[in-house]
Amino acid sequence: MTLPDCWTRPLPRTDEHCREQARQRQSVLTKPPGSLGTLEQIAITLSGQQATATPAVDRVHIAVFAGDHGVCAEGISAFPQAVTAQMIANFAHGGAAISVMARHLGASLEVVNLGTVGEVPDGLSGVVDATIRPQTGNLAQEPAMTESEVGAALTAGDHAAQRAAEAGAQLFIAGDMGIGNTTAATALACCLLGQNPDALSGPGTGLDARGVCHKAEVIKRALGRHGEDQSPMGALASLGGLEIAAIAGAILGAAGRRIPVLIDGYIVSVAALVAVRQQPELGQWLYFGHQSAEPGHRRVLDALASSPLLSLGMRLGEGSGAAVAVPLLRSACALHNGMASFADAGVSDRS
Ligand SMILES: O=C(O)c1ccc[n+]([C@@H]2O[C@H](COP(=O)([O-])O)[C@@H](O)[C@H]2O)c1
Ligand SMILES: Cc1cc2nc[nH]c2cc1C
Repeated sequence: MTLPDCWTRPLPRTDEHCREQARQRQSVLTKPPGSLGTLEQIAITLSGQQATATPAVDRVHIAVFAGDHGVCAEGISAFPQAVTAQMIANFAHGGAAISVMARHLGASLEVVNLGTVGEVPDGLSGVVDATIRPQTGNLAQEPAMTESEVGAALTAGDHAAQRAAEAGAQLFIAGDMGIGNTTAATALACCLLGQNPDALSGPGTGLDARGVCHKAEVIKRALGRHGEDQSPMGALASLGGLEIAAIAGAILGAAGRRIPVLIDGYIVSVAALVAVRQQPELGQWLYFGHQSAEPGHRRVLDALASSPLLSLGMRLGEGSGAAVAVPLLRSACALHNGMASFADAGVSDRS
């Protein structure tokens, strides 16, 4: 099995000197210390991550990872599997929410197709074909993937991070598209956090209460089959998804190339949880864009000791909840780089 370096190689450290300089600059800007709240922390953290006195997130790279899920055979989604492939075409044609947000932000957007049941037309602009298999195994009955398939998906994610680095990205966003992937994400989260599926299962694209109960029962079967193995690789192979594994590889690959990552909603956060379990230092490179309406997200965010920037009741995926938070990071940079100091502006500091 071939695993990308990002899975095992220690991550770089952030630059403590630049971080300290940024902290000192924040303390002399014309405002009561701390009055810009989280925006101050963002500017300080970005300075350390980017090893610069002038942090910026002008160049944003968004990679949406798509894959289908065999567990759809259990009737766990409100939508048909065909939507995954159809949405890939919609991303490419510019009509999806993330397509609009990418244009709005001036961000580059690519779609990485790890494998869909529906056919994706050849030659769609911005779509990378990284097909591993048409869909995962039905995780209620069999492992979702082999470890070598997980390795291939991690590598596809790492390659997306490499393209982001080559494009000079200052911020990386991973998005997900995969009908049925809230079931896989919940199975993974329950496995890694030792939680009961009744506590974490939610409506996904729109199940009713009965549908959510059925989904929790399907996840219980999967966890019973899987057993006690809480290793990131074991959990990903048994309970994960092609796109979830690729996202874990992409996040690790971005951090490994010193690119901070803005995490999206429930599915991307679960991929981040897997990646953090593999490389605990990864947490230093992550921001969390929003808290999804999917009920399990809060528990996953708590396990990652993270505070989301926004809570808008969104539950779309695609990277959309990260994209809407980009203007906050840009505001943090503009304030940090552009404000006058007390000395420069002739404003009296506190006595
Ligand atoms: O990101 C989220 O928080 C989120 C929450 C619920 C659903 N989704 C999206 O909806 C799809 C999965 O929903 P489901 O019900 O088919 O498991 C998948 O394409 C996700 O991107 C995404
Ligand atoms: C239409 C549609 C768009 C999506 N985008 C991400 N997940 C999705 C699920 C559906 C059903």
